[in-house]
Amino acid sequence: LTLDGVELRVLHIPLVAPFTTSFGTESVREVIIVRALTPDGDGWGEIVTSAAPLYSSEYTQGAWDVAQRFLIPALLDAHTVAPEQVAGILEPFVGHRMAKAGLELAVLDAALCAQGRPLGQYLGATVDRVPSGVSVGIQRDPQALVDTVAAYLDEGYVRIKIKIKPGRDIAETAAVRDAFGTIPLQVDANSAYTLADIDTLAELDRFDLLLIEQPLAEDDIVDHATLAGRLRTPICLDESITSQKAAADALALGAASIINIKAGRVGGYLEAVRIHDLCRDAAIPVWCGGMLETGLGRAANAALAALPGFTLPGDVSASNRFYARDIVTEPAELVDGHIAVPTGPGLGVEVDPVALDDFTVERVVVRR
Ligand SMILES: CSCC[C@@H](NC(=O)CCC(=O)O)C(=O)O
Ligand SMILES: [Mg+2]
Repeated sequence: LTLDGVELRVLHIPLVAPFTTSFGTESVREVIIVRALTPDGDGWGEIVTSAAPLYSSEYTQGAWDVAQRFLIPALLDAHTVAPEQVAGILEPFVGHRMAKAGLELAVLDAALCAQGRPLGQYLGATVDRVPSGVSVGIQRDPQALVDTVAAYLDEGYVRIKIKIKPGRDIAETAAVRDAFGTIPLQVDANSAYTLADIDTLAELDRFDLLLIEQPLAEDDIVDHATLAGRLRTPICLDESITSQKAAADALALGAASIINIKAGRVGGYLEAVRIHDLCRDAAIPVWCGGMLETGLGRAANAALAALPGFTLPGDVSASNRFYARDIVTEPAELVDGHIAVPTGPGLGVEVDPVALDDFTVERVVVRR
């Protein structure tokens, strides 16, 4: 399609409650919304960085800069660009995968809307709704965690994931198991441990968890393989899996037996499908992770999670898990423990221009 320009907006959206992980607490989501301006209509995307580089090296102002000075000019120089060409055009620029993913999604949305084609159908979705899990932040104490989990279970979430970190792991997991019995339960450490913590991590084996997500550092592939040899609980990688190649290497080394797929982390939804295909051929279960997306990214994640290899419930929760107000007119809603895959063309959701403006703190349009 012909790209006339790209609009970027930085949004500050308050969270319904602070979200605490092993690397910090977020109360306001700072996210970039991308709008591809084309003669056939606009396309929308989302750059899922946070304000600070604590989950990965990317952060919002860095994405804002690299998109404006390098990535968007490269796409505008190409003049006509197909969604499948975006990653190749941006390949010379190293890293900045979340920035690239947001731009690719906006081009993909514009192209699919012009064709009247739903994103799910384009990616290979085989179901029209996906089971919804929820990610629970670190709470004040185990009892507060139990109360929070109880509320999510009452809403109908089919799988619980709790954040852990050293000192906030065994008691928390035990409290949830004692309170709710054999519910589908997993933990996410966001790289808070090292091999020196192997005895603590081995203690988690008694809780019959679905998986332990990213216990060690992003580049600790060999140490994750060592840990996998000592634990009964499957290891799932998140931060470490930055591409299809990284997934292949991690599987070859035995560093993981389950993979959390996030389109932003791997550079886009097309690379995410390539990881899905690799894992499906290797009989490795995958599930769709989350980056606190607005209704735009959430709609795209629901479409991705509908592919056949996504055999574990993901973190595609309802919009109201994080936000009292969304920037789309149909926020994702939990119905019988599932999130519907949008059926309209492209992302299948409409941006609410008033909400978008209310949350916008910075805006720029880059034209050819
Ligand atoms: C902004 S960093 C959050 C990363 C974290 N994401 C979640 O816990 C799920 C958040 C969500 O439901 O969108 C993860 O490591 O999996
Ligand atoms: Mg994670």
